[in-house]
Amino acid sequence: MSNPAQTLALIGAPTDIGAGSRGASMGPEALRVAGLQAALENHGLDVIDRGNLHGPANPWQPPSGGYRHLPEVVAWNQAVFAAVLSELQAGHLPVLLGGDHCLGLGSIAAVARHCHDTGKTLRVLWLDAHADFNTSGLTPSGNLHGMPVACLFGLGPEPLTALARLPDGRNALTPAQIRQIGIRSVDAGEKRLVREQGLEVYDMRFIDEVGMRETMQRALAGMDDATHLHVSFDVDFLDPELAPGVDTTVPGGPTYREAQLCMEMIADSGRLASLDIVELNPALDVRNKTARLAVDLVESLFGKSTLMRERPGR
Ligand SMILES: NC(=[NH2+])NCCC[C@H](N)C(=O)O
Ligand SMILES: [Mn+2]
Ligand SMILES: [Mn+2]
Repeated sequence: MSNPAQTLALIGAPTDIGAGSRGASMGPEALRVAGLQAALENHGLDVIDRGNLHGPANPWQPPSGGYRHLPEVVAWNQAVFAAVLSELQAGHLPVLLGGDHCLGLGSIAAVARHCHDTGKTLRVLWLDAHADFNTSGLTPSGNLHGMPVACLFGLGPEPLTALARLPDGRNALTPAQIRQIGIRSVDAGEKRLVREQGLEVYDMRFIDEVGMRETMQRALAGMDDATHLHVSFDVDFLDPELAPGVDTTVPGGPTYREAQLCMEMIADSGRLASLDIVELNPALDVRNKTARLAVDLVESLFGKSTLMRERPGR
């Protein structure tokens, strides 16, 4: 088992403030209804459910100044930042239950701050159909769930980049610290920025060619005892045939087996130390099946396997 003595803290962030359709605000409850806590406890993990954070309602306004709902996105991310940081400081493994992916900013900013304070090296795996690397000048929608990675690199509106700035003035993340996996929808301007910044992207073409096993070996390479591994799991990473309950579906995602292997290899690394589960939208789901699949995959992420296995490197 990876992390045998680990206590997980579930943090609900019931908002769809950065998304292009309403409903991700119901994500935390759908994950609870799908049995997330009990499933993890079955693997011998201690799980505390902290309940839900509070933040502004969704005013459902068009973008202004290039961003939709910027003040509300800032408020939600501040709440996420504080909650995630306090769990890390208590020695817990925070699991953010989104909510849309704009919250990845506050969550990863908190993780980066904690790594800075404790001398850890941060590695982020961004499991997503999208790069979420837009800026106000590039975004086709103004939706801030398409921008958190750019904000973590210091490219974005000041109140969000400020949240992601470390005490020493550096940005929360540099391109060398993140690996994006499952990518298959990147906007035209966003593509240029991904290239310019040298992001390490394992897109679906790459996964088709080398397979999920080799992809994950590369994405997880170079970690050591000092590595804090954060996984930001956008549920739209999965093929929409399996996981229809998301706002921005893109066909051609990982199959069930590929997704399982991805999660199992992360578990085998033994380095997972924080997690986001985001973009689940129960209003678009079918009988909560996407939530149940997410729970199933998260179990694998925390070490569920069919048989007792030798863990490589353990
Ligand atoms: N976290 C997500 N689901 N992001 C989808 C982003 C879609 C599109 N690239 C946009 O910026 O509007
Ligand atoms: Mn996405
Ligand atoms: Mn995303």
